[in-house]
Amino acid sequence: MAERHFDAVIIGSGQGGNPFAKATAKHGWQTAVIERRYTGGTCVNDGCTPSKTVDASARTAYLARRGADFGVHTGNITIDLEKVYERKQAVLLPSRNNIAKALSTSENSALLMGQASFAEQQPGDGTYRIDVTLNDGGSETITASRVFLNTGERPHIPDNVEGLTSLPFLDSTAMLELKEVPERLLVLGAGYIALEFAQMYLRFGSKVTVIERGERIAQHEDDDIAQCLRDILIEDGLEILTCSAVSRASGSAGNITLDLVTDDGPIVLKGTHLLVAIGRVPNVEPLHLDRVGVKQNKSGHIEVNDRLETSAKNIWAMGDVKGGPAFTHISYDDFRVLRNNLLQGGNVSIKDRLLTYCMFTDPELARFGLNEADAKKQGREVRVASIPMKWMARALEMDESRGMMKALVDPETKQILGATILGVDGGEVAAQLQIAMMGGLPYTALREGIFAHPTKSEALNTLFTYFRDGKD
Ligand SMILES: Cc1cc2nc3c(=O)[nH]c(=O)nc-3n(C[C@H](O)[C@H](O)[C@H](O)COP(=O)(O)OP(=O)(O)OC[C@H]3O[C@@H](n4cnc5c(N)ncnc54)[C@H](O)[C@@H]3O)c2cc1C
Ligand SMILES: NC(=O)c1ccc[n+]([C@@H]2O[C@H](COP(=O)([O-])OP(=O)(O)OC[C@H]3O[C@@H](n4cnc5c(N)ncnc54)[C@H](O)[C@@H]3O)[C@@H](O)[C@H]2O)c1
Repeated sequence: MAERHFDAVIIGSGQGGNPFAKATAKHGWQTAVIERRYTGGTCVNDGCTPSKTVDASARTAYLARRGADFGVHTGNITIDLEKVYERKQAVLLPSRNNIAKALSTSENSALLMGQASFAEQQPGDGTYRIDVTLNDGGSETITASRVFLNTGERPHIPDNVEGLTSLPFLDSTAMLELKEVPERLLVLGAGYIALEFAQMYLRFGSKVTVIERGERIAQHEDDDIAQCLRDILIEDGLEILTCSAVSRASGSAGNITLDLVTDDGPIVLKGTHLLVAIGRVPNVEPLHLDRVGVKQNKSGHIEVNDRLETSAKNIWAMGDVKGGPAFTHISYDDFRVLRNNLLQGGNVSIKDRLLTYCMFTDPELARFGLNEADAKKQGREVRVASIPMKWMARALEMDESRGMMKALVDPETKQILGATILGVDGGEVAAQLQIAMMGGLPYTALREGIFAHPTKSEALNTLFTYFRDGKD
């Protein structure tokens, strides 16, 4: 059979690739998406959607347990993880299926379910040959004028922890498939994945210990924010061990032992389950990037320039596989950059784009732009406004007043430079500040603005009344 030729081939049905495929097909390019597992990639199937759906169950359990504090009495709280799982599947499956339907039935669009590799023999005329090992058997070789790599990342499993790989440990994907609440969960790492899952399972009733080799949890955040989050999690019952490295893992399913080296000497920890959440590595190996001259950096991520071009002509990379901040909205923004440059005659880049994210602990930890640690590193003079969440009327009324708000402004221009909100609906409050920053509003406009009482936004009046330097 003659090799099918496409104007654009997107490898990986990720957060940038799917909308980009839709755009290229609409533009009239014959487009193929190759996906080896599930359409929608990590976010839809193993990441944001399922984890935040399961988290909604965990928060419901938390609020139900706190009912009596509000004068609402419920019975004994029990967790049906099978039902939690069903609910999660019911939320994610429509997304997965709708993406598959759109990719396979739209004009100029094809979906190939299988694993892609660059073929050993390349045409050498500026186009590329790609072998696809199809999931339902057989293979197909196609050619492409342009290739977009959107293959994402997978959990990093360390090879320097003796005994780990012979244990039945869990990663973030396996955590989302659990049908029974672990009695005693050990969590390796204290970043986004570790902390989100640790709190979720604490709320489902597990006893949970987080083991972090660094000096503190949430390492990307300012010290005061990380400390405040630590206090909240400890208050909830989480055990946190920092400066702790696992030297050996042993045992069997339901009976896991970790030998730790800590600043206070060796510790032995026992658990029924172990979650390994210590970062993620790029999905690149099956692609055979060497066959087409696509360069990788030291961590294995694909090297791109500010326009997402790789070292090979007519091959671009988008999303987590290119390294840097690994978030759905970043991959989606990569789509915007490629659409703008390749389909709309634009010339935009990923340089200096505003970084924003939200860690979905409860309370949420949301941040955009500069924090104090960044400002210090840059030697930049800033003013810092900060208040505890206890000063937000709405948070008090809801009895969800743990956390703090913090914003950095330029002393001369009064422009907002960044903010971190650790508090109830922190992601939404941070987004309001971010919009003010995007619109170039000085902080005084928020301090003097009239917001409905008692909304969470109203606390922005208060926030910009309390600068650390004591000045107005
Ligand atoms: C538990 C968890 C929670 C998360 N929560 C959030 C959150 O709340 N907010 C947020 O912004 N981000 C979150 N993230 C991160 C977010 O999921 C990723 O940043 C995002 O999905 C990256 O998308 P991507 O476009 O790079 O590719 P991905 O979504 O990772 O998709 C890549 C796809 O490529 C496929 N693939 C790989 N190699 C091949 C090949 N050779 N051939 C064919 N197909 C291939 C894979 O099967 C996969 O489907 C979370 C991640 C995890 C793990
Ligand atoms: N809400 C969100 O936006 C969200 C949620 C989940 C995941 N994500 C994305 O997924 C990425 C991966 O998340 P993650 O939590 O796996 O990684 P991470 O990089 O956020 O955190 C990893 C942590 O593990 C620690 N660590 C590394 N090796 C260790 C070891 N051997 N022993 C103990 N601790 C060790 C690191 O010091 C770090 O604190 C994130 O960077 C983020 O981009 C985002």
